[in-house]
Amino acid sequence: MATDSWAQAVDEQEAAAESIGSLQIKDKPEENGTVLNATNSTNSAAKSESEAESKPADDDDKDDKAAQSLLNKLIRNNLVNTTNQVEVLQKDPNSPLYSVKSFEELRLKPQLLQGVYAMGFNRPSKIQETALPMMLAEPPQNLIAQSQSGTGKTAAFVLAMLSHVDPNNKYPQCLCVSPTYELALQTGKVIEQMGKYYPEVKLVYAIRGNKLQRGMKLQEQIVIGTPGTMLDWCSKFKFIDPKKIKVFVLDEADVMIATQGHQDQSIRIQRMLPKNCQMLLFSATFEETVWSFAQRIVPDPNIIKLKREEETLDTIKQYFVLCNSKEEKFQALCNIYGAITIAQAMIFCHTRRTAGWLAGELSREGHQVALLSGEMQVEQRAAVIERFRDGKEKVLVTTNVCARGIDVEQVSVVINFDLPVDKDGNPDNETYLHRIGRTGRFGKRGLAINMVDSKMSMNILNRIQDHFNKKIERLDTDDLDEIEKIAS
Ligand SMILES: Nc1ncnc2c1ncn2[C@@H]1O[C@H](COP(=O)(O)OP(=O)(O)OP(=O)(O)O)[C@@H](O)[C@H]1O
Repeated sequence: MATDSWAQAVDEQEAAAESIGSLQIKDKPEENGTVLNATNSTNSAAKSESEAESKPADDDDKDDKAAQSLLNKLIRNNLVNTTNQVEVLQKDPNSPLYSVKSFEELRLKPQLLQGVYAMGFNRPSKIQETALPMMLAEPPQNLIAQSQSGTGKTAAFVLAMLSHVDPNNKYPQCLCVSPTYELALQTGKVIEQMGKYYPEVKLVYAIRGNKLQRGMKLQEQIVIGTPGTMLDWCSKFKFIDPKKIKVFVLDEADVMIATQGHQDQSIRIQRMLPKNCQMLLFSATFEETVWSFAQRIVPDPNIIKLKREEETLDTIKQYFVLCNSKEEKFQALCNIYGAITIAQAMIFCHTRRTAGWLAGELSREGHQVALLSGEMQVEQRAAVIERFRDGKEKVLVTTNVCARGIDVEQVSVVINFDLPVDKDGNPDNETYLHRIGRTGRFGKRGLAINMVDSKMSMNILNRIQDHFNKKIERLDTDDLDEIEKIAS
């Protein structure tokens, strides 16, 4: 993502210097011969393996995207709300467009309806309202769907897969490809949850560490895995008969195309499938590369798009503080904390080193601080974010790379200990907006404090101010009365 390239570059440099891998995807899968299925797979068994296929060690961008996506999944426990309408482009514009307001209307198998309700879903999400009737239609319809993470895509295609399989047929009928082993596992978990009352349907993971006996034929109805192994299982080893596949799902297309090889492997799998196989593709974003890939994978598609909720600075009070060094910035921060009550704050630093230093200083001052740092594994990051969300820590210090995509709703104070700049040192307006912006419809008020420590950063601040055409007021942190006023 271009907007975070500065922070990523910084993190990469640091990682290289320290020889600490900042990557979150574990490196080598262990060899083991078990088939994990919906009824017997356990987390720990599955976690002992890892996906390393077709992954150049230096492909940080892809790892970063995959890690970010995994992080989002790990920390999300409900739907992202949206007031935007879905945009639908039908293959046959004359056929009536169905959308449903309840799961009952979909005439699901009772076991699946029970599974859906057991997951706490009361009604379809915005994207599911339109996507589900399309995916469950007879004859099957192809679909390309784009909406941001957390809007219910995974749940939708899992329900479609579970609806289409015939448990009496003991062979694979649905293939689902994901960019990494960890992401495949997350989807597998959703299949297990939703299929809880439908135990006849079995699931197997097509991942590198999962070695099967030559000549065997899979009996599980759903296969979920990464493209390389899936392709091998279909062609080289023939564990799967691709001609019997009814549904092909390609998840996280935008993450997928960031990995060399995955695109070709996915296309090669797709070519082996029968003409009437339903093709479904999902993506959080839709830049040109994703779009052209999507069109190669999904012929004659229906297309559903859901716009992101826009962030706005309208309800944010923005200030800047003038300092000369990072120590002065820290002192200013202490003054602010001394004058106003801050329930929870997020503090952004440019480098991991500064973040580490600041977290140390703040905890010496007696603050309960959480630190998100580049060398942490995704699971560790998710744990830190969850503790912060639960209010166990009051301050979260982070670099931008780590915090990308995190939405901690209760945080009303954001401090830019360093201003966001891109690789060339220009203001990174998008990141600025993303750090402090709120989705307007909640009308939530927020406070943003920017630390300025040089002529250069003053210049950055002015340009950010001009870009958004919103005044950023000066705050004198030596004046207690003045600080108190900003909280009112
Ligand atoms: N209809 C629904 N009602 C309530 N919760 C739902 C519904 N559909 C999905 N969810 C929940 O919302 C969260 C996001 O859903 P889901 O994972 O399907 O979204 P996604 O668009 O695939 O995002 P991601 O790619 O990040 O997983 C999950 O916790 C899921 O259990």
